[in-house]
Amino acid sequence: MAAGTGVFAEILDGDEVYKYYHDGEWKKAASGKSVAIINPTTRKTQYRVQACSQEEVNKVMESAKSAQKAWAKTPLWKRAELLHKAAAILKEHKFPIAECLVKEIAKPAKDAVTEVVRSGDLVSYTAEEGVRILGEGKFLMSDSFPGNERTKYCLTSKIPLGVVLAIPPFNYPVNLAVSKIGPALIAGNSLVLKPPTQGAVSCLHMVHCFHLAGFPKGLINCVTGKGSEIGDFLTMHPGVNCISFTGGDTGIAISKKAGMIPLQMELGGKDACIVLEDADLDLVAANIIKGGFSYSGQRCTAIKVVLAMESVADSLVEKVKARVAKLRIGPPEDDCDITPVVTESSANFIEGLVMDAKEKGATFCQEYKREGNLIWPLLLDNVRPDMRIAWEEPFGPVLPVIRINSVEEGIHHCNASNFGLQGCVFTKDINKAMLISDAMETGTVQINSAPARGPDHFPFQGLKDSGIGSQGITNSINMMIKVKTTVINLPSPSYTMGGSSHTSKL
Ligand SMILES: NC(=O)C1=CN([C@@H]2O[C@H](COP(=O)(O)OP(=O)(O)OC[C@H]3O[C@@H](n4cnc5c(N)ncnc54)[C@H](OP(=O)(O)O)[C@@H]3O)[C@@H](O)[C@H]2O)C=CC1
Ligand SMILES: O=C(O)[C@H](O)COP(=O)(O)O
Repeated sequence: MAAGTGVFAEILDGDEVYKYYHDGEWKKAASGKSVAIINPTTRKTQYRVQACSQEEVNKVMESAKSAQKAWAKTPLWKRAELLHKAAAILKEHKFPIAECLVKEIAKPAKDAVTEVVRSGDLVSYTAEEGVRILGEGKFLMSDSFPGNERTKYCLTSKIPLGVVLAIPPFNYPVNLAVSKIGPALIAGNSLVLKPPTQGAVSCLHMVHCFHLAGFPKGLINCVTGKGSEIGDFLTMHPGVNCISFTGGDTGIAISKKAGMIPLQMELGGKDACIVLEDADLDLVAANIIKGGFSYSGQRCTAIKVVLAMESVADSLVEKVKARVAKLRIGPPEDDCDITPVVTESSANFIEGLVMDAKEKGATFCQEYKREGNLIWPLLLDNVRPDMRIAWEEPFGPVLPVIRINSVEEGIHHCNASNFGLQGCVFTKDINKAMLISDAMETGTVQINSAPARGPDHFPFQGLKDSGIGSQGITNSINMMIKVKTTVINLPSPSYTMGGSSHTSKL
């Protein structure tokens, strides 16, 4: 089945514009305006989505608010049951959704299918985890705090926040949307999703899977339109009780404008790969290829700078060069390793970083080559700190190597970054690895492997400009609830006597 056909036909207006989702129905924007989604490979309009207005956003917020009230009263096991159903429907329709990912964001075909399957698994795991952790509360007794008798019993439970606004980025539009939707729903919240423009149609298909699963009307809503046009209106909307955002610097701006509500932010990264003298260089080279070049470097967790000890740098660079030469470059439909980057402006930005490095004398391990949005993989050796590529994230298939003379120099470079998402260290000495891990100011350090967010139940967080809060299934559920306490006050202290007591002693 192709995208926009079969069960997905109702989300498309004729064969023209994809509809937005409000109150359990697929709708057209009243203005008749739409936003074009450009295929990164052909650079032609592939799809169109509705340009929702502020008035439409207001209506969506109202529906989300009232649907949440009923959803909060829905038993946990029923919420979980619906999530499991949505997960199964999502996986059943992996091919049409993957097709959208290929056309909208040039994700290699196999990776696109993997993203959808991973998303289904994430939703199922979320349902199971939610049932486990949301059904549990705490019971505290007052006499554990000095000066108190046992006269107060404190019961804690986990209550929903209300309406969660979810804003995922283009690079994992389905997976990073469900990583917000699943936790929000299992915790009893309603959801307003604003998909990225590139990736919106994949998101709309995914939302339809939740629709087919039979969630109540108004509980899940999806408004489309350019972030630059409706983004501020959404994030500053008084109806929003929590924002979960993944993307770039936009997140920093949102955190300054949003009201007094919980924020979950996963932003950019400049993940460093520190290579010590004793590292297994074949393992490092394989991980640099996987970490630096998969999805053409468009992952927040991509290796974005290699910090290699001078004594092994020549040998490492040769090994990486040999592997770069084997990468397949071309269209995502052919499942190439390197595919066009998401937009022309992104390609131009990457090219700017490459030209800056060229002017300042970096060693080009391959010739720089670009056709449209397709940029050939490029390893830049002998990069120095005065080059932009040493600090900025290209979000493309260009990887700088900085040669270091001590571990301290590597750690210093890593920590001088304004980002602090992940990092990795390669060495056979676990003691050194642990010391380096502790010294790196990043949310996660991988020892002897490239950075990665997954598996999706692992905690995932960035320090500094890389984020606020922590993701991962359990952390996201906990972030989308508030703790409520009820205290039972007894007229006099009451202690249990244990096994030897008799009721007659009361
Ligand atoms: N830490 C992490 O987990 C990840 C971080 N990133 C980072 O994101 C960047 C690339 O992703 P990209 O999608 O381009 O990031 P952006 O920050 O440009 O966009 C992310 C999302 O925000 C929306 N948006 C844009 N403007 C606003 C606004 N004013 N208010 C609210 N929402 C808005 C976008 O919509 P629209 O598309 O319509 O503009 C999109 O849905 C890189 O810097 C990368 O490092 C990416 C993925 C994961
Ligand atoms: O948005 C990203 O880039 C992802 O969070 C990275 O996920 P991954 O490390 O599992 O590819």
